Amino acid sequence: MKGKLITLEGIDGSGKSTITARLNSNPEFSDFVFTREPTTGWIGEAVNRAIHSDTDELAELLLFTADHAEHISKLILPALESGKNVISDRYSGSRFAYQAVTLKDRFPDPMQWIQDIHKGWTVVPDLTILFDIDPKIAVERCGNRGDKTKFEKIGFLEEVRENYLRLARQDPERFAVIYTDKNIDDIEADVLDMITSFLR
Ligand SMILES: Nc1ncnc2c1ncn2[C@@H]1O[C@H](COP(=O)(O)OP(=O)(O)O)[C@@H](O)[C@H]1O
Ligand SMILES: Cc1cn([C@H]2C[C@H](O)[C@@H](COP(=O)(O)OP(=O)(O)O)O2)c(=O)[nH]c1=O
Repeated sequence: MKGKLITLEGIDGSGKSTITARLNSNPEFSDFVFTREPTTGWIGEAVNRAIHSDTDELAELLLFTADHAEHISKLILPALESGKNVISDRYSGSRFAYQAVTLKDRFPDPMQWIQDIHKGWTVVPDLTILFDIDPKIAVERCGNRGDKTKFEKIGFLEEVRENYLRLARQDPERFAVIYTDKNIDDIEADVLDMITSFLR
């Protein structure tokens, strides 16, 4: 595989989509492939139905994971194999952080269980940039936009944030953490630095 896979993770409202859009319009990244999870394909649409309803949490995890499998085989692997670098706004880390909360009463170690069902077929990112922020600030920011998900609640996002930080501690070589309660231009400059120094 020649290309590198870079993923952006963080709680709702941490600023991932805003930064992805800025990177996407930066000429330095014109030969990168930009993508996201949930995807815009039909399985991603099914995921969107799940997250806007009271779907069973295990069914929801499996839909997200099915979307990931389709994403990997149809977009991620072909792009990496053709030598393209890929940036994904959310990826497997979102499952490890979010569904480990929604499934905490169903499995003794939900994060490990979710990580295990990805083994043997997923593509592990080369670099994950974690957008870390206090959920109170993030939820306040989300108040200004439409299309709310059922996950945008402070208590829930505090647990998701802890899971993300746990993932970063487990794998410090692969994770870069950036605190995103600051000016968007500064965040963009930091993310640009992280990516260019990683690829150098
Ligand atoms: N650094 C920032 N400072 C203030 N507001 C921000 C900042 N980054 C993003 N926002 C705003 O916060 C909201 C959520 O940002 P978004 O990029 O959609 O987050 P995410 O994709 O992580 O959910 C949007 O309304 C966006 O304009
Ligand atoms: C990819 C993924 C997203 N999610 C959640 C995070 C979001 O609340 C929601 C939809 O993702 P998204 O549309 O990217 O939301 P945002 O712009 O707020 O980051 O789905 C999971 O719970 N598990 C997953 O595996």
